[in-house]
Amino acid sequence: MLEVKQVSKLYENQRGVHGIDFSMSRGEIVGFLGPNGAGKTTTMRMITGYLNPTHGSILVDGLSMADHPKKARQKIGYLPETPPLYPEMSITAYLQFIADLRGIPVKEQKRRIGEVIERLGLQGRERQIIRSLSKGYKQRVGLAQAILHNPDLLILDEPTSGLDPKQIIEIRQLIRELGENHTVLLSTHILPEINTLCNRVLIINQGRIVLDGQPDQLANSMGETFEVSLEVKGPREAVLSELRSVPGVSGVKELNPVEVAVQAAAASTDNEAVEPETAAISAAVAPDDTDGTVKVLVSSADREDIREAVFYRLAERRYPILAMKKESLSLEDIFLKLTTNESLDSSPADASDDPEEVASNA
Ligand SMILES: Nc1ncnc2c1ncn2[C@@H]1O[C@H](COP(=O)(O)OP(=O)(O)OP(=O)(O)O)[C@@H](O)[C@H]1O
Repeated sequence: MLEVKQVSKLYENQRGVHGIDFSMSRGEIVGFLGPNGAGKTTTMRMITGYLNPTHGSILVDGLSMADHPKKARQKIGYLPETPPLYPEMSITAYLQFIADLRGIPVKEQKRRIGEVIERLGLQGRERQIIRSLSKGYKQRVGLAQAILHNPDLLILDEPTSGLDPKQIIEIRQLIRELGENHTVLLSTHILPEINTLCNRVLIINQGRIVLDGQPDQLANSMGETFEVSLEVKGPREAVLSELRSVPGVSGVKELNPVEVAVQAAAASTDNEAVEPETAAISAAVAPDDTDGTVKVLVSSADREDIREAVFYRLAERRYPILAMKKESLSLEDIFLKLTTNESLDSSPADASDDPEEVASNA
């Protein structure tokens, strides 16, 4: 559906993006993640034909954006960071205007506008002036203009930015529904959004793609240790000592109540477990004076799956395991790991004065 081939954009200040290379298949919902100034908007503007690459090529459903910009753009719906709305127009008048710009045949316009109004939950507000809409509803109108010409590919630049929690949930649900019939590339700063919406994530840092994969597989490939949290019934010192002597265990760390709460919160948000690969553990334990249980984090530096060895050892000593959970890197961990070691540019450019910028994409 989309091929981005070795695309670079160099602004006069030498910033921009360098050698971006990825493709997207029909039906994928891909999250595009990166710190401020990493190059998300620049990449999206090139894909949508608003900005010409300095090098490289972009193909939309096999059509070159450079050679067939009009046809290629017909296949794309774009929701920029700030939706391109006319505040004095009513929703219907605005969508009518967009339909004319996009060349939707007049006899189809009414039906198509009716469809997107229903799809985006805008019924009953057709005549409302856009200025008077809440931010969430303005975003719905922005999405409506993006899908009006029934494009195959949707490019959404921070679609939930600035919305309140209820609006965020609503817009995410709409994106999920749109993802059933469209290929979607969406940029976001909100990491849980990737877990809830996307089947693939691209991370960009300093103008380069530094990671491309499925969210739940990333932790497997990037974890440096294999970790298991445990709740064990038994005398604290004896339990700790047994765990430390299990082959492959490189660490045993007692978890204090705060750490236990943090682990529980993390577990309730996203992660699936990390598949083990090797053995060396570090473990941590937390004493529990009240009920005779110990909570610990046991780790293997070689990434060996030590769960069976731990289970049999504690069973042999008759210390019951009340809970055992394989811990994995969260997307937050991975993101920070990939993006915080280098100096980040947090100064996005001022108003664009780029000579290659395409004036209108209507
Ligand atoms: N028109 C421009 N002229 C000069 N430099 C620019 C221009 N637009 C962007 N840049 C620079 O290119 C780099 C990438 O910017 P871009 O806006 O694409 O990042 P981003 O990932 O979308 O950031 P944010 O998350 O803050 O929106 C930054 O260093 C930015 O300062």
